Amino acid sequence: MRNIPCALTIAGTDPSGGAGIHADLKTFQELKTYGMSVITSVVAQNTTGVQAVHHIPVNMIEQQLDSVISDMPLHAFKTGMIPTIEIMEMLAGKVSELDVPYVMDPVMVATSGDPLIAEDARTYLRDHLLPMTSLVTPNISEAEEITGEKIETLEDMRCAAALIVHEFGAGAALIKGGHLKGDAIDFLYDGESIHSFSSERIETTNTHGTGCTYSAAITAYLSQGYSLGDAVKQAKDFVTAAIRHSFSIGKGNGPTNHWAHRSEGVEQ
Ligand SMILES: Nc1ncnc2c1ncn2[C@@H]1O[C@H](COP(=O)(O)OP(=O)(O)O)[C@@H](O)[C@H]1O
Ligand SMILES: Cc1ncc(COP(=O)(O)O)c(N)n1
Repeated sequence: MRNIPCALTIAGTDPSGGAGIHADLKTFQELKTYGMSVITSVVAQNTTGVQAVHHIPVNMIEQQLDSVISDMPLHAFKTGMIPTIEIMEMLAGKVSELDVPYVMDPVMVATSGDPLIAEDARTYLRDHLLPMTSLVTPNISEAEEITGEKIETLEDMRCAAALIVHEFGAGAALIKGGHLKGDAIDFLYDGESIHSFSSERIETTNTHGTGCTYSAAITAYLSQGYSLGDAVKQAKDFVTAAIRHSFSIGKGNGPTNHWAHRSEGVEQ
């Protein structure tokens, strides 16, 4: 393991602390990874939904990114909410210069159903940023949006993962099964084979920020030098513990518990 693994998140905010930049930095910290952040959008949101968004001007996002990469070591990074095509265009230019693992959480809609990125930006994300990723981590509806195919079964998930790599050019694809019925099964396709990561379904509505937390944990483990398969395996344990011991706070979908892994013995 490196002395100080350094990871960056490029994402939007959540003042209620459960998703976005906040979930990412909490996760990096829990996994003993030095966390850095570039904010794309200030989002007024909480467990019940999104109340307002204010996107940061593209040149200010670029300057934040330059401040990080001109000075700090970087071993892996992730993107979450990238709200507009203009911001995606700028990031596409910058990301191509970063020679470290890139994990994309293709955030489109919040758990509450509120849209987080512009409608036309979905296609741009798929066509221009997706091919630069080491890994993309769509949930079922995001995978449907990317592939244009309906996903209803585990076999559909496996097919979507392969399609996202071979047809759309992602380095690898992890399709998350949190929104299907039965066990919570995710499929990773790394360009060669399919791997599954499974946990029992936990009966809870506290799922605000699960996708952010999962992709941040994968990014943290990649920054520590773990292989993709090992990073996903450990991140799955981390997010499962975070959901199992999630907090029933707020009036809507409560947040996950980022320190739950401490008592569940997840490797760090
Ligand atoms: N109720 C649940 N019980 C156990 N694991 C879950 C549950 N809901 C989601 N997960 C897991 O949490 C992770 C995030 O998945 P998902 O909720 O599908 O993503 P997103 O937050 O992007 O919608 C995945 O590993 C998924 O399998
Ligand atoms: C700024 C921001 N980014 C992402 C999400 C999605 O959260 P989830 O992990 O619940 O899908 C969110 N609600 N807010």
